[in-house]
Amino acid sequence: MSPTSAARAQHTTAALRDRLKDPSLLKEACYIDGAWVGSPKLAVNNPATGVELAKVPQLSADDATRAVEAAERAFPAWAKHTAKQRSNILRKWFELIIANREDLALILTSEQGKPLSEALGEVDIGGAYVEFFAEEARRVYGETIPTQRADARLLAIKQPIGVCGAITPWNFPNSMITRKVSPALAAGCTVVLKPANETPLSALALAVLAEKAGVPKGVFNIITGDAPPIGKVLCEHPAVRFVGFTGSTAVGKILYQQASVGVKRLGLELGGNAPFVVFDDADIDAAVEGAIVSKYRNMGQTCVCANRLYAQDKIYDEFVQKLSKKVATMKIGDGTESGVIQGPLINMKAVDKVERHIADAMKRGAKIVTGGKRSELGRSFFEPTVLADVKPDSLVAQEETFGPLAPVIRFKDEADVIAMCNASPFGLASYFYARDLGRVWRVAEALESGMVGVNTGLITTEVAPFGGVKESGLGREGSHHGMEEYVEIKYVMMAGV
Ligand SMILES: NC(=O)C1=CN([C@@H]2O[C@H](COP(=O)(O)OP(=O)(O)OC[C@H]3O[C@@H](n4cnc5c(N)ncnc54)[C@H](OP(=O)(O)O)[C@@H]3O)[C@@H](O)[C@H]2O)C=CC1
Ligand SMILES: O=C(O)CCCC(=O)O
Repeated sequence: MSPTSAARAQHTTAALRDRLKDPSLLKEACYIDGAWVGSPKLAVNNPATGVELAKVPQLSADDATRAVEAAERAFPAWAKHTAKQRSNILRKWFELIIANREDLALILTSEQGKPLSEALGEVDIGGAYVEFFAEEARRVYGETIPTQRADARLLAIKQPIGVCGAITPWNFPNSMITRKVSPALAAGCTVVLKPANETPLSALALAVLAEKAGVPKGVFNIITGDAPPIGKVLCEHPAVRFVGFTGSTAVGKILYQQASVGVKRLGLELGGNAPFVVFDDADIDAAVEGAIVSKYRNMGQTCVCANRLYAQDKIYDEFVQKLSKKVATMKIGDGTESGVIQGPLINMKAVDKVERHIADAMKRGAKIVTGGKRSELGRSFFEPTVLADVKPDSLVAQEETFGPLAPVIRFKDEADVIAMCNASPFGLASYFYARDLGRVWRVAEALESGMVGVNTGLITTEVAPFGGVKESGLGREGSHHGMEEYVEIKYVMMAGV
């Protein structure tokens, strides 16, 4: 780096630090065994401006091994803390997250791009996971089993699984971390986290607060660096017993193979291809609102985003017209500016994918109703788009777009649309709008997905089980089911009674 660009980088890091109420939340080091380590190397850029925000270390596979060993050393003492002690520490972490929500949201928007109001919402739900699992820590109940031997008593106890690896994506840099780390810590496990290189600053800020909350050294470790070698250590080190991953199906499959060597338990929250269906008995205005929140939240970069929209013949034109009218008014810009609803996409690769999906749909006869091109703001800003007359076999209906593109497909009857919805190797979320009660039950039961939103486009909450079927993943996060991933059941027979 030239002296001028080095000075500029220093200046911009300072600029973000100056805007934080607690500048110590902006960390350029990793956290291993209770110490901040590594020298800043990998640049973290603001996708809205291209400006470098900070640098984080590029740690190696050996560093990942050191982090796993620290977590292994810390495990016995952490597992022996009482449930109430662990609960109290997690509660404190939650309180610190909420007390620092504005700083955390500013860091999040700066590195990821989503509007500040959405970043605040993410920090709130990120905190809600910690609060929920602080409460669940005290409810990891076992059971007694009616005995089959008069001289014996049978019971099943739940114990923490051990050291856990966590690999998280850039689209929810705060809540994807707390959704994994807080149930692990609540259960008595220790964690080594590798956040996405595009958005590590939110993760490091969470670690600053965890340290302040009293999480003991070695219990929560964070490493940044090249993902494949670090991921391999997390999957293959014998001390690691569980790996939780959110990201692409392609990487999930690599981790699944790597973890098979040591027969590790895996939690995989992978890609989706969510259908969003509007039946002709639906409340169309409500369906438009639902489509907007489901499709355009986080600029369409949410794994549960509506990916393909199906509207029934009779209401098709009305739905497309009302949806595109609203979409056309969405303000695009830097997420920290007031009134902005659409920030930049995470990078230019994401823009290319949206363009590829639009071009393919148009080749097959679709037409652009609104948007359809890069924004005049440049960089990775893309106009929120609605396509009409999209054919069901278009690429956009087969692959997750992960961008602000709503392709609307026409359908005739219930059986046809259910068949189209289920004709996918993915099955994370599905949505539909209808008022006929019989139809609501039939369709909710028929859709092949882990989650279904009926007359709503927003289903994520800490109290419900989040996860997919088919190639969308394994296991559930959130709710009391989310705790089960982090415990082993041990059966004990006590004879000689
Ligand atoms: N389910 C979801 O919420 C998400 C789905 N996706 C889908 O995936 C597409 C591609 O996004 P992309 O960012 O490339 O997703 P990835 O799956 O590549 O990235 C997600 C996480 O996995 C890490 N990673 C990448 N390669 C490996 C590896 N070999 N071993 C271990 N960890 C690895 C990344 O680290 P690093 O950042 O250092 O590369 C990041 O932390 C998106 O367009 C979207 O369709 C993406 C993100 C989230
Ligand atoms: O993409 C995810 O895995 C998190 C979804 C969060 C949300 O629905 O807001």
